[in-house]
Formats: sequence, structure tokens, C-alpha cells
Amino acid sequence: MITVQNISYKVAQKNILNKLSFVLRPGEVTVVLGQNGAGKSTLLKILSGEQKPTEGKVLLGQDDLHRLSFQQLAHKRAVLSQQYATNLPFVCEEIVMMGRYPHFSNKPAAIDKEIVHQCMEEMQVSPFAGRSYQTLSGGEQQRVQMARVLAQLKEHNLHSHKKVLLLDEPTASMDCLYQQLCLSKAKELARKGYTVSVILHDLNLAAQFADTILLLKQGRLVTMGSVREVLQPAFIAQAYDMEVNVLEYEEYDFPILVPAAHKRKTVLIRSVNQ
Ligand SMILES: Nc1ncnc2c1ncn2[C@@H]1O[C@H](COP(=O)(O)OP(=O)(O)OP(=O)(O)O)[C@@H](O)[C@H]1O
Repeated sequence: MITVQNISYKVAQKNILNKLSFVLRPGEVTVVLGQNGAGKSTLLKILSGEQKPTEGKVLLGQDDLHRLSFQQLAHKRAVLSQQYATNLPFVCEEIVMMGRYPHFSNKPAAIDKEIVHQCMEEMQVSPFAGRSYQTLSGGEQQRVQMARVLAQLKEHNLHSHKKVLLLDEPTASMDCLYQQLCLSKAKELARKGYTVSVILHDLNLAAQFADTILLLKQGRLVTMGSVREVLQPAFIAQAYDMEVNVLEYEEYDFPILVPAAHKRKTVLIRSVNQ
């Protein structure tokens, strides 16, 4: 569990995050939404320990997250950042093995190799094992990075409820099939007890995969709650300055959001014809 206590983050007098308090629960996928520049990546960097809040505190379990060593953090949380280097001079298998670095000192053991193999299979990147990472497409690179974070989290002596997975726009370059694969994997880990937080831009993927949604605007919390509590036209208008319609179909247990501007003017046409 991650407990965020009244955190703010300021750069050059600018408040990028403003007095945020919330809890990320094990067993749940918490999706962070908000327009460009809302502060989502900054928040994730603070939750990962990469950046320190200028005010407030983040607890990982009972521990102050920003007092944990890099090694301690590496065993408890894995992060897929928005900007990862695309020019790394490694083959894909080596990139995924990087996820195992916290688990061995000199040479990877047989179990590390087995885990790398398994995670590459899970993200369907095994055919790229010996390929130079630089030669992959954006979506393929993202899948390799996802395999790396999955490999990092595999550990037998730490309970899953103590582990955290943080993903910053993991599906941005993926096609629709791999978006589903990637977020299903995140959901599966949540169901095993992991605390999972994912930044997304696609409201419909959020509707499909989130247990909880945290909606930000200009570094402030607009609202946080279940999918149907948050994905309401009024909150979306407040956060994105955009009108949406929320559709419900009996066959689906999540809502579908469409831009209101593209609604056919059925009512108007009828009234014109009458
Ligand atoms: N070091 C910095 N100096 C100045 N401004 C910064 C710095 N870091 C972040 N910002 C600003 O803080 C705001 C939040 O940035 P952040 O990357 O967290 O946004 P985001 O919600 O992830 O956006 P996006 O959806 O575009 O990825 C942006 O306006 C950004 O320009």
C-alpha cells in the first residue's frame, strides 16, 4: 500500500503538485488521468522514489518511501517510465535481464534466466531476444520494457501485497491488441495483490481496466473514486475542458465514453423534418 500524505512539488516557484493526499491499495489498479501537464508523471516519479516531494510524505507500507535505499526500493517496486532511452546498445534479452539486476550480484543465476524467458513469453517478445533493442518499433520497445518490469517484480520471498508496479503511459505506442495484453497483465498482478498505478490518456482503457481512478488538473486532485464515480461528464469537463457522453451497454460492465461534439444531431434533424 502507498499512502500519500499532503504532498506538494514545486519547481521555480511553480506548484506542479498541490497538497495531494490519497491511498493506493494493494489488489487494485489505480489509473491516473488528467490533461497534458496535469502533473501525472511528476506524481509517478514521486511515488517511485525518483523525486522527492517539496512538502508532505509518501509511505510504502509503514516506511517513509524517500528514506529507503535504491536497493530496497528496487526489490519493492518496478517502474516503466514515459521516457526510456531508445538508443540502448543492447539486445532485448539484456534489457529484460536489467530487471533482474537487483536480484544478483555478479552473474545471473539459472532462475534469473528462467524469469527473463518467462516474462518475454508473457509480453510476446521472445522472437526479439537476440535483436538489437534500437531496431525495434516503439510498441515493440514498450513490450520489452514491460517484460523488464515484470522480471524485476518476480521474487519468491516477498509477498505480492508488498510490491508496487508503476506504469507511465505503458500503452502509448502499442496497437489495440497489445494495449489489452499489457493492461490485462497489470490487472492480473493487481489481482495477485500488487499495488498497481497506471497513467493513461485513453478514457476507455481507463474505464475497462481501472478499479480506482485519480483525476488530476493542474497538480490538484479533481476527484478520486470508482470508474463510474469519476468518469462522469461533469468531472471530465472539469479536468479536460471537453464534453463527453457516457454510454452504457448491458453487454459490458464498464462505461464507454465518446466526445459529445461528434454526436449526430438526430433530435435536431427530426424536428427539422417534422
Ligand atoms: N523541472 C521542471 N521545471 C519546470 N517545469 C516542470 C519541470 N518538471 C515538470 N514541469 C512542468 O510540470 C507540469 C507537469 O508535468 P508532468 O510531466 O508531470 O505532466 P503530465 O501530466 O505527465 O503531462 P503529459 O500528459 O503531457 O505527459 C508540466 O507543465 C511541466 O512542464
